[in-house]
Amino acid sequence: SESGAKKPRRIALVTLFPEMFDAVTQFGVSSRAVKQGLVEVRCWNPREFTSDRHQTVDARPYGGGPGMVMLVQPLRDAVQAAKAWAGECEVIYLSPQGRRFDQAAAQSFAAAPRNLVLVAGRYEGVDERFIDLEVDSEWSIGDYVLSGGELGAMVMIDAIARLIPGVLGHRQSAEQDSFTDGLLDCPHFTRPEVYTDGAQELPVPAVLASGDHERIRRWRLQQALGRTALRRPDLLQGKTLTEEQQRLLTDFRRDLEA
Ligand SMILES: Cc1cccc(C(=O)NCC2(NC(=O)c3cccc4nocc34)CCCC2)c1
Repeated sequence: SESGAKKPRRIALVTLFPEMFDAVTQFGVSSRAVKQGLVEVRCWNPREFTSDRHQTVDARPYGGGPGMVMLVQPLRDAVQAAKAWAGECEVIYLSPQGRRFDQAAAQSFAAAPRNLVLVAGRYEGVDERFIDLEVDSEWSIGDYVLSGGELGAMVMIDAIARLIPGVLGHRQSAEQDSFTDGLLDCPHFTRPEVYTDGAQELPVPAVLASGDHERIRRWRLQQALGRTALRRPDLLQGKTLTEEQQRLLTDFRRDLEA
């Protein structure tokens, strides 16, 4: 287009609770992406694709057992409507059986040109035939029991929207890049330089007030590495550390022993 602006990424949601998505369209970085026209978010409610008086979207499970299962037809018709809007898209069902969503997945979704149709389940889940007919991939945000897939869809929207070019300011995204290469974050401090509650005085680490940017960069990297090694050693598996990172981590561990 004349402004050189990229076409907005379209994210469609199929959900019984569209109002929940105000959380990502009205607040935070993802809402800025929407306001800037870089991302468009739209909801389709399966209940609007029912044809019975009671707008039935669920029914009892074959084989017995507790709870209800979402019917194929309203879900499928809602997905078809969402796909008509989303165009070239990937249909994703958020579910505990899905592949674990992580930063690498967020980066690949943000980089891919395809739009997304995110389907959130409720009740005990959806009729498996809907998944076979309409779903390209299943994704999970973690191993715990939730009441619906909507929070999973919002996690994906937030994580992906931040990575879409133009959404974050250059400084923030540069900051983000330095650490999302698989490390935990370093500690953060702000004023006052010495916090006191009357009983104790808690200063900010001197290095951060030193103004020595190279020393600060090294300290923050060492903290990120050390905290990752202590709290999430799994993130360091299979990660090749640079010479500098290895030295910083060794020093961190030695200081810990001291
Ligand atoms: C470990 C386990 C085993 C069995 C059921 C459940 C469970 O929570 N079932 C309920 C539903 N859970 C999710 O949708 C859901 C849950 C977790 C992460 C997710 N990431 O995306 C969507 C997610 C499925 C249909 C309605 C909600 C969880």
